[in-house]
Amino acid sequence: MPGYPRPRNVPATPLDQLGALLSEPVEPSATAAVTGITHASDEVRPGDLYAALPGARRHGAEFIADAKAAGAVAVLTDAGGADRAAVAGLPALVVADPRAVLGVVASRIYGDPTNRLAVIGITGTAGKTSTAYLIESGLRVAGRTTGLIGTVETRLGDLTIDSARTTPEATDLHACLAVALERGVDAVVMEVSSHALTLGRVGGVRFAVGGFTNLGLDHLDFHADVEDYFAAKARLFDGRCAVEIVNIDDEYGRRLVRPGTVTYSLSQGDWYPSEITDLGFAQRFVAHGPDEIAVEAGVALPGRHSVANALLAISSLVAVGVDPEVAAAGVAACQGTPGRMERVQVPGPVLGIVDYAHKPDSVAQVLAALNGRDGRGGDGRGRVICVIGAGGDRDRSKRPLMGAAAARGADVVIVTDDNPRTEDPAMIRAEVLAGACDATGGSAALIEVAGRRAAIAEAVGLAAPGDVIALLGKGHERGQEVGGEVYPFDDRDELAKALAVRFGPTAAGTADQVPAGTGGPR
Ligand SMILES: CC(=O)N[C@H]1[C@@H](OP(=O)(O)OP(=O)(O)OC[C@H]2O[C@@H](n3ccc(=O)[nH]c3=O)[C@H](O)[C@@H]2O)O[C@H](CO)[C@@H](O)[C@@H]1O[C@H](C)C(=O)N[C@@H](C)C(=O)N[C@H](CCC(=O)O)C(=O)O
Ligand SMILES: Nc1ncnc2c1ncn2[C@@H]1O[C@H](COP(=O)(O)OP(=O)(O)OP(=O)(O)O)[C@@H](O)[C@H]1O
Ligand SMILES: N[C@H](CCC[C@H](N)C(=O)O)C(=O)O
Ligand SMILES: [Mg+2]
Repeated sequence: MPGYPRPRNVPATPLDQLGALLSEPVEPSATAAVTGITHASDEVRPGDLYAALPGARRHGAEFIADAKAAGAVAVLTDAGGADRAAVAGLPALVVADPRAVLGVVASRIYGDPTNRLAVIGITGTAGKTSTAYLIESGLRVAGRTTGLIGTVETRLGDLTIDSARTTPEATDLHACLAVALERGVDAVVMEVSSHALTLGRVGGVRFAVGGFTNLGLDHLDFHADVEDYFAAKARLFDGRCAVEIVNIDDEYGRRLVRPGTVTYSLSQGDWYPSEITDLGFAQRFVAHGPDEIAVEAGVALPGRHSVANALLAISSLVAVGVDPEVAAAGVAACQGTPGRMERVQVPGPVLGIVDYAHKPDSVAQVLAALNGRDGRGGDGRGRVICVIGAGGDRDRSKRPLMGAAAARGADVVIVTDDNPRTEDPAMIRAEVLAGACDATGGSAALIEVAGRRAAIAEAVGLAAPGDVIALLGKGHERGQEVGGEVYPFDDRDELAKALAVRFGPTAAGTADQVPAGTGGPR
């Protein structure tokens, strides 16, 4: 897992100044000069405040001695860690809930970066990554120097690193934002996961815009129920965003609306589209906004959910001062998101798509976009062959629903493995298959294939000219996690290889070509 970067030359903050920020009056046990902060003992640098947090598995206080050995000068912890800090001889700030104050403390240590950056935060079950890339494209076209923090990667000006998380811990997040400032960035778009909102990862962040895409089924391994999951998402809208933009096609979105909320949907609200025209893989529409805004807009992705994402992107850009026409042009210029509706670059008679849909609603949306059943009517394509599995050690309740959505949206469903992690892959497949078998209205042929590579080969073997192969669930991932080990595996490479073997220039019987897609960056 990569470490997030730290800013250089951070001026020292006296520990008592950090203590004074906390609502509970905290007298540090001694003085210290703090130049950084981390929650992970193995990432301590000299001068750091080590946040010894209670976790689901351990207490960070177990590692205070290690942190001190690595150069930590003080500790932020709860009553459970206070004694160990004293034993180690480190001054401590002791509060009831250190996670709740972590962001505010980290922000101060790194010079409160969000006072000088326009931060756009996107939350929701699906569409965060896709929308963030559309916004980043719009910011760039508007001439801004941008940052992007999300599932696929973290880009801070000219520095790009893989992301360890969708939303970094507050310690890493404020460090990233400070690095962004160092690199001349003036606007950052970031994904805000429900884990982040529950675990205080965006504490201390002032958002210029907070956007809400939708709420569907996910993460019920972490949240008690859907209401708890919604409550987590809703925390982004508790007053920390200057502008709130919400999708009112979504029933949970409607619950977030209050005076001043900017709304969008596919049919009404402050922002809505008209004249949506399908252009093969892309779409064109007119984006309507407040004060009679009506601009030519587009999105280089299929599916009505992509139009919704584009509206959220355009309205967010306008909220941070981008001219509506520039915003619409910038969003239309986005050439895709790694692993989201990404076309494999192999010319041939079969369209190969790799997508990150790993939730029931996303599976339905993606397949609807590919099979022309999302209101566009058929477009003469052949069958949709869907390869799908579900991740191990994650929400089990979504597995049958993903299987059902696949059976309703595809002509052939090949149920296989995603990241089994520590679970038995056959058991996971059985849960996905059970939903696929029970799907009302589903008429797909169902096939079970153990092993993702074999499943991809099966899909390619079954494909006839004009068919679409959709590999769902792993998107941009470059590894497959099996039994605690991560093995190199990239759906895009695997599908490209299999298609080339069957349909490439040296293979017999290559039929009419589908245009090679833009694909987008990796
Ligand atoms: C469920 C969850 O989010 N757990 C997070 C939580 O872990 P935890 O409470 O189990 O921590 P723990 O292992 O008990 O350790 C307690 C404390 O001791 C520290 N520690 C532990 C061991 C050690 O050697 N040294 C050390 O300092 C840990 O950093 C931690 O602060 O706190 C840890 C850091 O404090 C996080 O790294 C960890 O994220 C784990 C790795 C994770 O996988 N999270 C995923 C599920 C996640 O956050 N996903 C979301 C959403 C993804 C999406 O749908 O887009 C995301 O934003 O990425
Ligand atoms: N607004 C949307 N509604 C439903 N599905 C969507 C939407 N936008 C994108 N999708 C589909 O869902 C998949 C996940 O989208 P994306 O990665 O943008 O979401 P995310 O919220 O960042 O998800 P994650 O939390 O897994 O990172 C995509 O591969 C895409 O096909
Ligand atoms: N951020 C998501 C990614 C899931 C991707 C899918 N490939 C899986 O392994 O379930 C999670 O950790 O739940
Ligand atoms: Mg994401």
